[in-house]
Amino acid sequence: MNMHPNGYGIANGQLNGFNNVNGGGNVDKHTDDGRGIVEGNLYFSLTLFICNFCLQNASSQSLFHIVHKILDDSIENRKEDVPDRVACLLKSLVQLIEQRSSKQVEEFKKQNNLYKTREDKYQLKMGVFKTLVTGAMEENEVVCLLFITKDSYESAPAYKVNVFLQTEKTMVEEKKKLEDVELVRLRKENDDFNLEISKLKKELEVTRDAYEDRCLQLETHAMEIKSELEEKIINLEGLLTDSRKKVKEHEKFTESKFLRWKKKERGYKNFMNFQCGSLKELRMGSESIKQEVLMTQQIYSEEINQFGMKIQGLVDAAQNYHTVLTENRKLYNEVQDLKGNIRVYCRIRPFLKGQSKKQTTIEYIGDNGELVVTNPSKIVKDSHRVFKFNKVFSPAATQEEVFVDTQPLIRSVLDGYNVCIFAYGQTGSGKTYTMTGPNASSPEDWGVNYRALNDLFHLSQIRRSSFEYEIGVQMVEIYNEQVRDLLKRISSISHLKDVYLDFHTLGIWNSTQPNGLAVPDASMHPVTSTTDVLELMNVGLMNRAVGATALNERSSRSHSVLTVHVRGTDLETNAVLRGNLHLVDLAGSERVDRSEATGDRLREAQHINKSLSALGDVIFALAQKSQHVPYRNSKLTQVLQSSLGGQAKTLMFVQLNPDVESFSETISTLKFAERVSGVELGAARSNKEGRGVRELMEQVTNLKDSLTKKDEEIARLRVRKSSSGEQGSLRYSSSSPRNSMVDLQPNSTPPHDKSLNLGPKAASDIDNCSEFSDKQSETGSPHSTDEFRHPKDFLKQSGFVTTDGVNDDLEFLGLGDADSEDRLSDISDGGLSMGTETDGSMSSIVELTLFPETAKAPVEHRQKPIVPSKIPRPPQKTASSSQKPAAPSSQGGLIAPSRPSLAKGVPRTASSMSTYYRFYSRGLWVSMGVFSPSQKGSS
Ligand SMILES: Nc1ncnc2c1ncn2[C@@H]1O[C@H](COP(=O)(O)OP(=O)(O)OP(=O)(O)O)[C@@H](O)[C@H]1O
Repeated sequence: MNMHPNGYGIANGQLNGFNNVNGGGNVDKHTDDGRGIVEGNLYFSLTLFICNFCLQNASSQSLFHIVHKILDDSIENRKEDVPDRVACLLKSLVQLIEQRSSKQVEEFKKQNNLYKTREDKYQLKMGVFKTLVTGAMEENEVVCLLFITKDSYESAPAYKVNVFLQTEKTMVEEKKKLEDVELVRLRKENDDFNLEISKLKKELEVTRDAYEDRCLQLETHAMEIKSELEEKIINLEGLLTDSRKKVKEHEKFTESKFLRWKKKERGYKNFMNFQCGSLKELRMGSESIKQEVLMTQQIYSEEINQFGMKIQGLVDAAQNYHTVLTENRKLYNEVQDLKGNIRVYCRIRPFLKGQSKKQTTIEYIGDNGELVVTNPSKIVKDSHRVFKFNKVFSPAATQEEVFVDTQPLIRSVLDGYNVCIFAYGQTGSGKTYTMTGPNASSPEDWGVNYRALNDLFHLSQIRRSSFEYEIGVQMVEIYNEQVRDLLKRISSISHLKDVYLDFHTLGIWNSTQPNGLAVPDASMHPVTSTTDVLELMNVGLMNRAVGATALNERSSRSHSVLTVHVRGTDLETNAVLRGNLHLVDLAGSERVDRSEATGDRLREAQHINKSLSALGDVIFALAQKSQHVPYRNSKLTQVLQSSLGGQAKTLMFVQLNPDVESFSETISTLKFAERVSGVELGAARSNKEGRGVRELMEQVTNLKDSLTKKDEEIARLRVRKSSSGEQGSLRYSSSSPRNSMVDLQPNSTPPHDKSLNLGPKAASDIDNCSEFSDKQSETGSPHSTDEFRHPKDFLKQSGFVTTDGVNDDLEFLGLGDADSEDRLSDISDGGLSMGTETDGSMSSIVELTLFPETAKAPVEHRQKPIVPSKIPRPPQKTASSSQKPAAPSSQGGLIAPSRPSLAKGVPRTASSMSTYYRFYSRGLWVSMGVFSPSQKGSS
């Protein structure tokens, strides 16, 4: 127990216990259920008793503290309803405080009275002292008077009296002084007391005021709480009444329910009894059924076994069916390959950024190349259009996935096949994306071009132990019906920075060239690694004509053709394989109203659309197997002639824009693609030359050289003849067209010149050709370069033909016959004359420049006079045509370039040959033909 400074003892522990009871609210916890209330009340009474005992001993400050605590708790906990016992406690506390304060007031009053009495006492004492002082003074005077009188009377010595008086006086004065000091002290003490009293009075007043205020507050609060409690009590009473009512109702309800349940129980019992009876019956029944079921099961299991065996048979059949189906598919593909159908892969471009809300026209993409398109903005009956291609790539297809399906085709280039891959579709549909890719620096984005070349290098490396491959690249574009070299004047790849582009138009050479050079004047660049290709193609792409239209920010304004020439030598047999891969990124067809093209763009669009329409015409003619295929109507079809009409493997990527606004373009693109997929090119053939064939080819070259020499001799003789005075009515030149072209340039390099690059000399030959052809196109002549190669025109131009008719040289070429017109129509498209001629001239020039080691100096062969002085006529339509012609006297010799229509002894397939040679070599007659591209079917 601690002692409070005021003297009140506080049972701290008890008081703390009380605090816990009130502050912790443990007592209140049990107020919700009856047991809690009882226990709570008991506990509360006990606590109250202890508390009362404690409170009696507690200081007023502690009491105030308790009151504050209770009030703060109730405020803090936001308890609106203060429990009764807490309110009681509060009340008793307030009463105790009131008692204490009234006691204190009384005590203060008592003290005040005490001080007042003391003051009065001191006042009295002071009066007494004053009276005493006055009396003493008077007494002194009296004594003095008495002494004087006594002196006079008793005649006592005066000085003695005086001394005595003086002493007395001093004593009295001293006493007076002491009394004065005492008076002053008492007064001071009185003042101090007064001061203290006034202080105490003030303090008392302040305390009283505070206490009264506090009391007032507490009273007000207590009143409020009381009124609240009263309200709550009223509410609770109301609630209690309600709950009592409800309890009564519930009791009634429960009673009625109970009765009902009783009834039901009885019913259920009856029912259970009944059920038990039936269960017994059922058990008996089920026993009999079980037995029946067992019997049936046995029967079924036997039947199921039989079914199983049958199903097994069916499964086997189904498996076989799958195998057969796979085989069928394989066979179908093989048939397709044999027929040479153009493969068509369809790729759908995803919506670009910001187009996510657009509606798509693509409804279904099947695994086997089915594609269903519809116009979601115009849903009408039968609005779904179904197409089927070799493969359809969804918008989610990656560049890698697209390439994987293309790879086998590309790889066949290394086996000596000619392959053409071209992308077709409206502008902005993703042709460049598929062929080149959006970003050359990231291999994942690489398009077919980069991947194809990369793959070719990779494969050539794998095969390096058995094959030696050389790869060369050309890149041209057809811009506004002009063929331009995109890699012109790159002397070596390491000097790419010095690229200077000279966009002069190139001529298109005969597309039946065995080396596949459609544009031989375009620069050829040997490449040995992917890096070389990347650098070259970057230059090519930079030089390509692109422009912004409303439909594509970087719209290709030209058709680009990347040609990869591959030459492989079998290290074991020395056989040579030649394959060409044309990778064509066509410019997109566009509706000028949508692309908003004007000025240059409009002119470009017109050219693009015109050339694509020409491509459509060619495809249509090929699909219809027409006699005449209009390749010459555009430069594009001339360049692609060998891939569309030859024995190449051709793949077309049909690019689609899924946007509903492009629906009509999508439909026309798909229709075009459908038609393309129906075009049969004939079985692809590998350009494989065995040693024998190569030797024969060399012999042919030698023979041609000898012929040339002979021609020159004849020319010389004729010149001499004419100079000797003989009037020649004809302008005559004995040189062949080949020579005439080569001779256009005085410094032309002979065909056997060994230079790897298209150096100034070798190039000059080719340039001459291109210049020659350029002249035609540049002067705005309506005839294309090929038209110039129409044999008759060409020969007339070059002075081969007299106005009178056909001379011997023409006979030699087999063009002077009656049905030549017939053939010329073929030739005009097939490019016969040039094809034949360039076999030994232009093609070999280009070939020599690309693959220099093949160039063999024909000097030693030239020494041999192998050409007969008189060239025999081609076999006539007689029975003897089948007879073996007489062998020439020489070791080998060219007998005749035979015309198919005349060569009756020649097998049927030879009719597809534009020119047909027979010559004698090593005791054998060898037939050799050059095929016209317009002819289909295999030899
Ligand atoms: N498969 C694809 N995935 C993502 N974006 C693509 C895809 N195909 C095309 N694109 C994007 O579509 C836009 C147009 O593509 P691209 O330039 O290849 O079309 P195009 O058919 O070559 O057009 P044009 O004929 O006008 O040259 C480009 O921004 C391209 O990145």
